[in-house]
Amino acid sequence: MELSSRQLALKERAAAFSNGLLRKRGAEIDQSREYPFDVVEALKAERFMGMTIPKEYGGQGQSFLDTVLVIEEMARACTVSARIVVEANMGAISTVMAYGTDAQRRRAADLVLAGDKPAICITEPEAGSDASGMKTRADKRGNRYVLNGSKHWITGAGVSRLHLIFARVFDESGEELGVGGFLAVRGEAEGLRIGKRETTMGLCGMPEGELVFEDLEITPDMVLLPPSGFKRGFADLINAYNSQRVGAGTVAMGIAAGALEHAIEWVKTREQFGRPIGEFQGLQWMLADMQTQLTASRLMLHAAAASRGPGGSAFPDPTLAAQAKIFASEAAIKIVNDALQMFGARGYSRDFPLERMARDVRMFTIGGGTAQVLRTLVASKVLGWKLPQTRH
Ligand SMILES: CC(C)(COP(=O)(O)OP(=O)(O)OC[C@H]1O[C@@H](n2cnc3c(N)ncnc32)[C@H](O)[C@@H]1OP(=O)(O)O)[C@@H](O)C(=O)NCCC(=O)NCCSC(=O)CCS(=O)O
Ligand SMILES: Cc1cc2nc3c(=O)[nH]c(=O)nc-3n(C[C@H](O)[C@H](O)[C@H](O)COP(=O)(O)OP(=O)(O)OC[C@H]3O[C@@H](n4cnc5c(N)ncnc54)[C@H](O)[C@@H]3O)c2cc1C
Repeated sequence: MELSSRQLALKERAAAFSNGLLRKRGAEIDQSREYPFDVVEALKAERFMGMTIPKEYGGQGQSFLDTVLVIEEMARACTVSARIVVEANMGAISTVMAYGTDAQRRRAADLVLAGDKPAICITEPEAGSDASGMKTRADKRGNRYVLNGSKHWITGAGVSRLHLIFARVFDESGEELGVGGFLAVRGEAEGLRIGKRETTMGLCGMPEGELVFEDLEITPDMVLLPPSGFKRGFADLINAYNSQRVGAGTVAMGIAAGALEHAIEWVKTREQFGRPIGEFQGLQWMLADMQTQLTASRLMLHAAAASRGPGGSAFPDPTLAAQAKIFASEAAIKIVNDALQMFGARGYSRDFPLERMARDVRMFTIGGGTAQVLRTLVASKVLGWKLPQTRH
């Protein structure tokens, strides 16, 4: 896909940001396991937070493809920063911009433009891949909803302010109405408790944690009503989530691009048997495969980012998003692993970036819909069949 001169300039600006601040901060953030508020300030100053927010709410009205160009550059050097850019432009914020009221959009835009990375709260201990089996409930009481339940593995738990919470909705008689989105701002919402933080293998500066809802009261202005109503609310909300699937796939692809760059530089300088190791065909063919997989991943992600789902959806096509995420996440794991191999023992050392990249990249066939579950979505489209995964 050919990029415009504006897009090329955007990519170049993101690359300069990444080569400057992030080259140094990537390893530091990994070691400290602290959320990088300093990087957020810099992202804000460069206007990479809230790029997709429409201009009338203070954003730039940029596209998901524009965001993808920025995410790749960030991920080459610092995965946590790239994930901040994903969530400050896709996922929850894009859902509010598409489905929210004017007041909700304004509120969410103000938070993100001030530096917040919103949290999207879907997964529960008993409802991971089977997200529609969620148990968190929102009970109508007068004109309010009262939320009870819990979520886990929520990216940004304890640092995000805006939360988009998926919950099963019940009316006052106890009848189930479907699934809705509920907005809560940490610090303002009584009944929103941050639970245990996970000790993760990678992406260490980004907290992943538990959220507990204890009679969390949601006022009518914070109910995000899906366009088809609660009955088909889950489908509408997960449709909006396709943007973040493309974002997550791009983080994986960006890590792979960074790892390949390191590998290319290394094989030209490291000598064995009196020659640069890049002169050995065994490594040349590995490099060729790595570049081929990277190029294919990038093309698929760009096509998915620029696509629109059925019915004039504001979000990427579900099948293209799934295919791109499956391919890019699996290819990235292999590319990073092969790059690490080219560094020999040094690849295994904390003094070099490859081991961090290998830990970070592993997440992307899991979070955002596992590679297996996304294959079922693609197979369903290929066959033209519904493929319910429950026994009955
Ligand atoms: C969708 C699933 C939870 C499977 O659930 P079900 O089998 O119960 O439901 P389906 O019949 O497949 O779907 C219900 C309804 O929704 C429509 N749908 C499903 N997926 C999409 C989609 N991607 N885009 C648009 N519409 C979609 C589907 O067509 C049905 O509509 P109709 O009733 O036919 O009209 C499961 O497949 C799934 O997606 N599980 C993964 C859950 C997930 O992705 N969680 C992510 C949590 S957030 C996160 O991990 C952040 C990480 S990050 O990188 O930042
Ligand atoms: C770093 C990270 C960040 C995350 N951030 C968020 C977040 O911000 N918000 C959020 O809501 N969630 C988040 N998640 C959770 C993520 O979405 C879930 O981990 C994911 O959906 C899988 O759920 P699970 O972990 O419960 O695995 P399970 O669903 O228990 O799956 C276990 C295994 O079984 C396989 N499996 C399950 N069902 C099927 C099937 N029908 N067919 C074939 N295979 C199947 C899976 O592919 C997997 O290999 C995050 C996860 C990670 C790792």
